[in-house]
Amino acid sequence: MTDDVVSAWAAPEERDVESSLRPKQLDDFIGQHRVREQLEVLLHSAQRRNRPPDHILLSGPPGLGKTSLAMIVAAELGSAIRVTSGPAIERSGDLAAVLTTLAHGDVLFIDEIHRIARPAEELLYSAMEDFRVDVVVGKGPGATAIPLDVEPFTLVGATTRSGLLTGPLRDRFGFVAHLDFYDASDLEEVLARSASILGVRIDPAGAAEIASRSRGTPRIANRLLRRVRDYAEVRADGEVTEAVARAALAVYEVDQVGLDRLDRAVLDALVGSFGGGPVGLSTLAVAVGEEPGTVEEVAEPFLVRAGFLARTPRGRVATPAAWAHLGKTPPPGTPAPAPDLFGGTFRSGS
Ligand SMILES: Nc1ncnc2c1ncn2[C@@H]1O[C@H](COP(=O)(O)OP(=O)(O)OP(=O)(O)O)[C@@H](O)[C@H]1O
Ligand SMILES: [Mg+2]
Repeated sequence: MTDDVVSAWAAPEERDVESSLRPKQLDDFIGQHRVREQLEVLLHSAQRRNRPPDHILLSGPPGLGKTSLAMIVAAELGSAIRVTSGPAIERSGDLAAVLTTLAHGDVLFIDEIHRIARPAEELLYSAMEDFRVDVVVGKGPGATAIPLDVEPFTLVGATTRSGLLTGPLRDRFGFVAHLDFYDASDLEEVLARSASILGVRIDPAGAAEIASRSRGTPRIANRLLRRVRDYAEVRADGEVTEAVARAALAVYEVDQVGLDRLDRAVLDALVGSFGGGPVGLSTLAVAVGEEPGTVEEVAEPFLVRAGFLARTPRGRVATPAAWAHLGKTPPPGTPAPAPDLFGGTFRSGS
């Protein structure tokens, strides 16, 4: 893949810079006001009762702050945090080893919890509910289950695919927080905060310019900030202004609404070569010289969310917003845009 400057997934080499930019307390966590308020009440009431709070599930698309919130939960409680992930827990013994070494009040963070292996998941049920696990010793008919106590702890699970969670696991979380995409003003705040940590000078118009291209995602906003900073240092006096942000993002081929080269190639083909569709995925993929899977998984999710592309039973269709974004007029009879589930934040000027 070539253009991942607007990918919502973290690149491995971004880990260090991401953790330096992570908000450390609830007060530093920008936006998501309802979730923040709910968490604050949950954590403080648990502290007043001197008991670990209920298990917490954080769900939402990549880059919206789930890992950050998990760290914040532990920090606000003054608790130690153990970090693992669904794919890392292959056998239930791995999980039992972690659970039985937790101290009273610890936070156990399981990232990508929807990917946990089934036997481990079952072990988790009794740990979450009764703070007890049955560890099976031996094999075959002679195997015995030894019940072990687990200190009261708080599980924080994170998932980008909450639909893949089984019912019994989901039911054992006392609190489920769903994170939504951020609006432009929240992203501007994220950018101002990150700029000050990174020692980058940025003016409000520069922040607004980057925010509007960040796809509602703090991770992308922070990444674009770093790219624009590089440009500002090399091609300008180091300050991120509106003009510098525009010029830099033109170099990185990120347009005014956050589409990258591939996103635009898909729209261009759909509108220019296929009259706006409907056209099948594989035909569309050939037209842009990519694998169908790349078009479907890399480009389409945001194009759909932004209201530029609709998936219909007869194929992919460009919406009037897509025609407008490309500066073209749709032929009469172009279907109405897909319902806008995201409050219009990502709609281009029509
Ligand atoms: N509300 C916020 N305020 C400030 N910064 C934020 C906020 N949410 C996310 N960020 C920033 O975005 C980056 C990504 O956040 P985080 O790693 O918590 O996302 P995530 O939801 O765990 O993503 P993934 O699903 O890929 O694990 C972090 O470096 C953090 O600095
Ligand atoms: Mg994470």
